[in-house]
Amino acid sequence: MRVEKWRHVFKLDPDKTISDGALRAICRSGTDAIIVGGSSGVTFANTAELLARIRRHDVECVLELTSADSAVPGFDGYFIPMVLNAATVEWLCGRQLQAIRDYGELIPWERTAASGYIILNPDATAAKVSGARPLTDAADVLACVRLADRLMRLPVIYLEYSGRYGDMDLVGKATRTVTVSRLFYGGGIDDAAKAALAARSAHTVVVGNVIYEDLNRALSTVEAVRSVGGPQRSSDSEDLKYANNEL
Ligand SMILES: CC(C)=CCC/C(C)=C/CC/C(C)=C/CC/C(C)=C/CC/C(C)=C/CC/C(C)=C/CC/C(C)=C/COP(=O)(O)OP(=O)(O)O
Ligand SMILES: O=P(O)(O)OC[C@@H](O)CO
Ligand SMILES: [Mg+2]
Repeated sequence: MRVEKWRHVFKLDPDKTISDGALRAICRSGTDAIIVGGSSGVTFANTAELLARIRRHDVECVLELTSADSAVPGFDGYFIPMVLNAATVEWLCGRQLQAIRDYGELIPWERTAASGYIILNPDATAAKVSGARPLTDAADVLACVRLADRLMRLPVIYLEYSGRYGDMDLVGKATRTVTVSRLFYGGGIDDAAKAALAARSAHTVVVGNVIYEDLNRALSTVEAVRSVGGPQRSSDSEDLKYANNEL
């Protein structure tokens, strides 16, 4: 997995239908990678079928696991989500622990990474499933980001607004806060302008639902992300403002 190089990623849902033509266009769009995952209706069978179809094209492909039952071998990498603002330990590490016990030796650790989810849209399926605690102010979110980056040193922190376009000011602050983690943003990107703005705020931009709603607009997000430089770098002043409780 070369997540440190990813700027644009498409997320494909095994529980949704996509034609061969649309899949080809997505895979050959110039995106950096495909993440396969969804929060409901994901099975071993529909995941394996989607992987086989994606493998007709030359694109990096990673599985985001939401249950051990759909752990299909053959992906380039695996993400194990941990919901940092989950209501209970079950979705932070409980289910993952059980799966690690069950899978033991089978897990290809060199290709497996934790992604620390911070779920910020209470209406998203993932928020409902994990009972995500609402984080209403920026200081709360940034504290969560610091925990994941400085203490847990997670490779990926995922600000998840699935289904809704998020607060780019907050996403930018989160990105400038991290020191070791890569900051992923996903949610509500359905045109080039939103994609470009998100790419200015986050290291990696994830585009999902619009693939199934308007393929051309989905494809337009690739070039939009390419056309903007990376997000602003870390600044001491951001840390100082945080320390002074001004964010
Ligand atoms: C060789 C071989 C078998 C390889 C695989 C081995 C392997 C890597 C095994 C791993 C086993 C393991 C440790 C599994 C753990 C799986 C697990 C239980 C993870 C917990 C997942 C979790 C915390 C889920 C909570 C919800 C969540 C954060 C989901 C993330 C995905 C998401 C938000 C998708 C978007 O869904 P969508 O359907 O688009 O949502 P909307 O309806 O809002 O659009
Ligand atoms: O489906 P959308 O709203 O684009 O969100 C993408 C991704 O963050 C979902 O997990
Ligand atoms: Mg979705």
